[in-house]
Amino acid sequence: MTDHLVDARVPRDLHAFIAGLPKAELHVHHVGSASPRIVAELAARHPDSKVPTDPEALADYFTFTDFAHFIDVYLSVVDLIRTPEDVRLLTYEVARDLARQQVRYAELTITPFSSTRRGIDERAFMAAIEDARKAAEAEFGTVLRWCFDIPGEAGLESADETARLATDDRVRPEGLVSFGLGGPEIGVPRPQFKPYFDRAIAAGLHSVPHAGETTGPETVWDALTHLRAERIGHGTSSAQDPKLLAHLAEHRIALEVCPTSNIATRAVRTLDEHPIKEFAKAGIVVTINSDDPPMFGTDLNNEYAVAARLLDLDERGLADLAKNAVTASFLDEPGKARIAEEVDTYTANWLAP
Ligand SMILES: Nc1ncnc2c1ncn2[C@@H]1O[C@H](CCC(=O)c2cccc(C(=O)O)c2)[C@@H](O)[C@H]1O
Ligand SMILES: [Zn+2]
Repeated sequence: MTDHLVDARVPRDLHAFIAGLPKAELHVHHVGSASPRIVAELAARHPDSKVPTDPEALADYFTFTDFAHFIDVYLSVVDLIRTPEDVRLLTYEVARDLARQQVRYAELTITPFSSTRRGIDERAFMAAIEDARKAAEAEFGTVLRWCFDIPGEAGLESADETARLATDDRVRPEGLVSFGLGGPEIGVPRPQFKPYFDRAIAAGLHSVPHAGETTGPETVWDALTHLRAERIGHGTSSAQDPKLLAHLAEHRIALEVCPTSNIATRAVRTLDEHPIKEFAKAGIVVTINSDDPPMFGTDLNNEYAVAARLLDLDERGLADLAKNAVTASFLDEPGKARIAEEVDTYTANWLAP
């Protein structure tokens, strides 16, 4: 456990329980998961970059004034990834960090358009992520799957390219399970992406757009209606619309909640004002996720500790949260059952006298 992430309001033994709890992570970005060590290593490889190489300066660099500033900084880290070997190293190290936190299964959001437009060959890119996925599963036992997301602000050209990379049998990687939409929401209406989601869904992919992170509940409705979302990335503003809350609960559309991210990007003012409590009260399937953990000074274990505090959870409540993520994942049924059982066994042993 990283010491600066220990919230004194959460009992020490609950932190320890979380650290050992088998988990699934459903909303975490590939480049946004680069640890300070990896960012520093890539920045040192590419000295023309403005990204600091010193981890302390990096903490400052990762302090955001607003969502647009966050995206600027995010893209400066994207710029550090220039070769298939950079991609492989990043992916493998992200899996290692997940494994250390007892993450058994993760759906990693990858933006292939950002890499191919920067000149990385598409087949070499796919080979690099697949190579890292297989190595991670063999060495750490952590199963990775991919969500390819459209960087919406980059326009319909990026949507078309992402849909092609996700649906062309000659290119699409074996580990791909879903199709997403990320980046800023303001000025980037969701309905325009319908044809690209239609293509991805027809090719067997699940729909998981970001929505309601930086705009209102109508964006979440758009994601449901036009993009046929099966889960929603963030969905924070859903709390403003009781009908939407009821709809999400009734149809078991899970929310991928990332509490610390929402504070870091200033989408929500303070953790105590985070609507996670309203989501739980409305009966929505809440999953806990880390989004871009090193950029937000967090990790998945810390997000579970934050959730324990905000939702007043004990060990059983935390185990239920972990199982929500397993249920809402796109893993096959035997795989889901295996992790859920592991969660139950771990919890029973922990609570045994
Ligand atoms: N909390 C988040 N909420 C939303 N998205 C998040 C979050 N965290 C990380 N992302 C990622 O940010 C990227 C943004 C990339 C982008 O907007 C863009 C615009 C113009 C050009 C290019 C380019 O590559 O040339 C890229 C998305 O791909 C998404 O995966
Ligand atoms: Zn995200």
